[in-house]
Amino acid sequence: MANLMAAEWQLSALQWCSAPEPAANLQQVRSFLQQLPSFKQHLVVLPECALIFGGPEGWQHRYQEPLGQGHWQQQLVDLACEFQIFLLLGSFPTQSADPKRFSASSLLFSPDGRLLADYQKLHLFDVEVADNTGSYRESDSTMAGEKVTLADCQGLKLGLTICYDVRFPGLMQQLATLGMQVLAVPSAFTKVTGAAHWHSLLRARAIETQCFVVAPNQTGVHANGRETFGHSLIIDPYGRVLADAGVEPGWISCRIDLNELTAVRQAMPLWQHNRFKCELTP
Ligand SMILES: O=C(O)CNC(=O)[C@H](CS)NC(=O)CCC(=O)C(=O)O
Repeated sequence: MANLMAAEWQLSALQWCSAPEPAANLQQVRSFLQQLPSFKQHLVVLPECALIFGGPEGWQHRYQEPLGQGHWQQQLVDLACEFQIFLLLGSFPTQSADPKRFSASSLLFSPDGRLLADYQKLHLFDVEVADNTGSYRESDSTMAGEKVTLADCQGLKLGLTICYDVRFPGLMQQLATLGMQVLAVPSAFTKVTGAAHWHSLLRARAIETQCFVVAPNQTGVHANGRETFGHSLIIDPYGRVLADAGVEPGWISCRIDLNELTAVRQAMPLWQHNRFKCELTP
């Protein structure tokens, strides 16, 4: 019975149109947190760039902080403690080895106020898109990470990825090899590429890895004119969409049972059948 209880989690994803200034976005997060159902084991995931988005060129630099230190990260620690949740800040600019570029770090905070895990975005979005931005050059401002990161969120094995990473299934296969149960894909997916690929990519990752997926996305038209797709998703390990946030600001939240992973994997043992098991790089 104790085990069964530990297998139950509440998963929530918040979605809104982030502004350039962190203070306004923090207010939004706080008001959503007040509305969420409460549950003992609750993981709340914020989108990529949740606190700082859509400012002019170079805008994120002015807010960058050392990893695990600084005013804005402390605000998230305080929220995790106040609401007694595990809180994943989709991405935040942290100092990198290159003074001209920051790392896009995904940060997991615990209800007792610790930084449990950090992950630096591996794949940078240097892509041409047929929208009003046209040319995205994330590597101008951001330094790519080097490490695959599986977080231990009080026993829940959480794969950390960010946005464009979702297009690289080799990463998810590595996370699956490490024992992933839930895949987090905090995003700022564009409206154009989202309409074409978002649901398909996320459902495929859930189906292939037989994991739950939680993917909060930005939504709407941001201060710099960039348009994001919304449709934050929670997906089960059989690929069923449990919740889709549509395009309005808001949140989705589902009670999940990690025992479902075993049932899905026993019925269809992809892991045993796979002839292409990935080798983990040290
Ligand atoms: O640069 C910033 O301000 C914040 N970062 C982002 O918005 C990132 C990089 S531009 N967005 C994506 O990765 C979108 C990926 C996507 O839309 C796709 O894969 O189709």
